[in-house]
Amino acid sequence: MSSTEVREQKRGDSLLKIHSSSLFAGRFVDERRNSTLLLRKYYFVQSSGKKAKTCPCNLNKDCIKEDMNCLKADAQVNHFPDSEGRFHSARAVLLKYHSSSKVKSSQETLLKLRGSEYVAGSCDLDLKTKIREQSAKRRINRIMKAEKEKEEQERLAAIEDQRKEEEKKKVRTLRSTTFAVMAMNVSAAGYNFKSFTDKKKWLAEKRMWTRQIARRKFRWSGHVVIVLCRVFKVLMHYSVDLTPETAAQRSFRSLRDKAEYKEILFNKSLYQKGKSQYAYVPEWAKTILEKSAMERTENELSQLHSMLKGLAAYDKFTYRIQLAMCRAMTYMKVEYPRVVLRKGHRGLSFNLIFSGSAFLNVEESLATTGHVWHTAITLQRGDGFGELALLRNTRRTASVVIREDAELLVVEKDVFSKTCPIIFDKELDDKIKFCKNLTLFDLWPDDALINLCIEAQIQQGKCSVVKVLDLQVPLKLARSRRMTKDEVYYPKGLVRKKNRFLADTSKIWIKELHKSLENSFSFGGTKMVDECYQECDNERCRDWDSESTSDDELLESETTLQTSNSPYEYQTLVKGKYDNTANENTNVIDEKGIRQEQAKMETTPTELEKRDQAESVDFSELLQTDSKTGKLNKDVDVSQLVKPTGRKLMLVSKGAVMMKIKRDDFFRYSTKQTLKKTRRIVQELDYPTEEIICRSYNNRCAWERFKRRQLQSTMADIQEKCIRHNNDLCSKSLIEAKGPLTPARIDGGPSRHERFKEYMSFVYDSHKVQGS
Ligand SMILES: Nc1ncnc2c1ncn2[C@@H]1O[C@@H]2COP(=O)(O)O[C@H]2[C@H]1O
Repeated sequence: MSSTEVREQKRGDSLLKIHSSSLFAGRFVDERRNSTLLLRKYYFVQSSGKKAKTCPCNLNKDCIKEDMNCLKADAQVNHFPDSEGRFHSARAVLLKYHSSSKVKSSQETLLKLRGSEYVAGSCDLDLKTKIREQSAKRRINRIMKAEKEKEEQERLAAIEDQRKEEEKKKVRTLRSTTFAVMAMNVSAAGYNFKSFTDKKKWLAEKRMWTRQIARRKFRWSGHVVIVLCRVFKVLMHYSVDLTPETAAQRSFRSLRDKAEYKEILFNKSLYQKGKSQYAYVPEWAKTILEKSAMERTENELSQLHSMLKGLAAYDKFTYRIQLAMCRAMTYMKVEYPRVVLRKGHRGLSFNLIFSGSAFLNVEESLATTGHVWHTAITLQRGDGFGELALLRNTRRTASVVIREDAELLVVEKDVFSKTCPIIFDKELDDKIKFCKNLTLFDLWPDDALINLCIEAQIQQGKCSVVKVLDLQVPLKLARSRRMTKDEVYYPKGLVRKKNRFLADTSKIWIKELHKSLENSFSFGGTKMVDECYQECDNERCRDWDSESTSDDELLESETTLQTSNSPYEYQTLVKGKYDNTANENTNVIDEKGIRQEQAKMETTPTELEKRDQAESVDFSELLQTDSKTGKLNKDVDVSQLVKPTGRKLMLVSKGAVMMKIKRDDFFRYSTKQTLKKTRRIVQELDYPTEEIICRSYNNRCAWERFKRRQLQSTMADIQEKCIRHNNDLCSKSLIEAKGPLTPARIDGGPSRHERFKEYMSFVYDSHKVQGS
């Protein structure tokens, strides 16, 4: 030890001596306990104390002992088992403290110093070592902890593996047990696996049995399918046989083998601009329609919706209902001549025709012939049917037979009755509202009126295209339509120019009519469609052909024939089209005298059709028009209710929405009072007689013919003059062309040649302007 060190040590000892008495260890301990700040110092003191034991520096043992005694006197000293060491370390601190200029005698400052002064000096090195040791320990601890965790994980994994292994073992045992049981059974059944080959053989045999069983099952199911198909076929034929065939169906069947068939079925509306782009249900739609309702996505629903838009029966629903229908509807393809619905069956679904067509056959009870089936309308693409039974919860009211292979979209009863009644309720409300405006229904109680309106059908005649009873009529007078005797019509929208409809009932009548008209107007034979009158027509054709007078008339007759024979496109209705081949009994339906209308028959059917398309309105709109104009809401042919007159002529407007009420229904729901009133109304009715109708029709036709002839003869002169004039002009221009050039025209108006052309077109096309 160097002399300076010895000196230092001595000085330290003396300082210890001085201050040891002032180290009130008890108080120090208390403060240490109370203050967390001093905790670090406590550890320091403890560790340095320990270190001090190994410290080579020797303290004065007497002094230390003295200190120790002092401390021991204090009861708290027991808290410091290592207090001796603590005092050892204090020496260095005291030395530092006294060497500094600051003189702080308080115990607190001293302790602070003890904490902070171990930065340098020999004891600092100890501390660093200590800290290093500590961090090493911590590192070791951490490593040990991680190892422990790893061990734990490994242990858990081992346990898991063991569990799995046990489970596998169990399964293996189970399998082997099963196999053992099977083997036992096999041996019990007389088999004995003496060797492995035996077992293999047995297994092969077993496989063969299984294959045979599968084959037998397959054959059996095929057989069942074939039998079912046959049963369905028989059922189909049975149902077709049970459903009475109407005249329309018969005539259609006879046409099927002929060349006209394709022409009849050609639906030009499919190719019209603005119509749905799909003539048939596309494959993607079929895929969607095969899915269950909940599997269809929003996107798919909107795809279906855009495909169905434009179909009349679909368009009348609100968007929300349309989407509900898209979600629920299914696809069904039905072939000719299947019966889709039969009258009297329970209603299970509502159907919408996407492609193809169907006959709607209704049963009529006529006074003369009893129960007769006739085709009321031909349902076409866009028509819906089968709603009545669902809405009223009754049996089917009509039969629907497929006319040409059709694609139907079927909405089940549940969905339909949940979503759609609102629309039909609205229609019913409209009907009731309309009826209440008529004097005929003034006395009708509400419930009877509701029942009557439920039965009544709304039909829309968009254009009065009529095939007139083989009359040789001017083209503009159009074609005829037939209606059944027992129906009463209430036109709701006699809005446009009226036309007359002549329809036939009996041969006698035809002759009468012929007689009454022949004086002033000649008849030409036209082709009859209804086979019931085929014979009669042939006779008439022979007669009338001989009576045809001029080439003009023949030409006209041909034109009429072309028009009147254009297949099945006479009437566009709210639902379907009138089938003009079906009904045998026809009536006169009239709104007012024909005189008014005679002046208004100028427009050609084509123009009318165009106008109809442009002006077509729906039922509620018409009702509004009705109340404003007062032109509508006329009872038509009410006289047929009380006493069927069997009228043969009818007058129907160029466009009308009509409510068709069956005579039977009218009587079923009417009371004594209402019947009395109906009779009174009928007596007061000023309905033109058939004679008047025929005569005015006759006059009208004669007038038309006269006008046309007059016009033609006048125009023939003018035409001649014009041609001569034109020839002159041509020869002149030739001369001029040879002569000197004339200056160009400066007025900019039409040239002479243009004017001439214009004039000629006026002359030649003048026949298009009627009544001029
Ligand atoms: N006179 C008719 N005019 C138009 N459609 C009819 C007529 N009679 C019945 N229908 C329809 O044919 C369907 C037959 O079954 P529903 O009675 O369920 O519903 C019927 C109507 O949709």
